[in-house]
Amino acid sequence: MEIIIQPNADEASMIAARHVARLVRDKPNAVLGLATGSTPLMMYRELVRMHKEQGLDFSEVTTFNLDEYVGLSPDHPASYHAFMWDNFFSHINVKRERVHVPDGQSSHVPAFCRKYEEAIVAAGGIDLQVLGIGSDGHIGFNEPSSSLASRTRIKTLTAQTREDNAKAFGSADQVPFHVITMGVGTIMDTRHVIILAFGEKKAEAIAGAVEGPITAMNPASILQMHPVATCIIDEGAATKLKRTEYYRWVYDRKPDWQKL
Ligand SMILES: N[C@@H]1[C@@H](O)[C@H](O)[C@@H](COP(=O)(O)O)O[C@@H]1O
Repeated sequence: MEIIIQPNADEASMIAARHVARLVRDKPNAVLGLATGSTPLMMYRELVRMHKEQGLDFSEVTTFNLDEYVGLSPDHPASYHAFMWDNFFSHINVKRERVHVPDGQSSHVPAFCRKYEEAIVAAGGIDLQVLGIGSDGHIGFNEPSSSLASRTRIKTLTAQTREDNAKAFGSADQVPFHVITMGVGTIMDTRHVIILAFGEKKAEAIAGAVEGPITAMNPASILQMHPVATCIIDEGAATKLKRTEYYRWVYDRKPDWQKL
């Protein structure tokens, strides 16, 4: 795993945006795996700017989102559908039919999840997956104890995650108990993973993911087994890492042309 520590979330987000932009320029029909939450917001903002000011073209890009709450309609303001359209899709030229967000209102969830997996394969697989991380180490909505080989399926949220995500709903008891999420195995099949984390609230989860043992109790720790994983964090999220000096030393020696 490459660990890139930046002075702040802003600079970290710019690097992530440049990774996405480079892929889309090199491969106009790239398949992107996308995340919600406050963490990738600045990256989306920068990609929108690149689209508007530099003509970054998303017209052939296909997207798959990680997750969605069960029971929410796409126009519910706290749904991940609404989040993605409000913060990203409406501001770029992606084609609606190439956008995929799990259907929280599916009448047959297992069949829907199977089809979601099939659609990813039919699109050629995900080239670049953007991830945030939950304060308990979850990726997508794969909570601690999730099978590290899991595929897209229904999951139950922990009390902690419902608390963490309460803001969008007004209060924790309004947050649905169930979600549809890509599995850990689905995420591991992607060609490149970028995991972003900002602030001290994420420090524990990042320390476990990067330096801890691989364990289902911190699902992000499986990224240690991913062939191309880039962890881009700010100083706050790096506070519990033990080998920061080493990570900075390696990054400082990276040739400039490889730094984004
Ligand atoms: N399902 C999402 C995750 O994909 C996200 O990484 C996490 C962190 O959210 P935030 O970036 O707001 O801290 O929140 C939710 O649980």
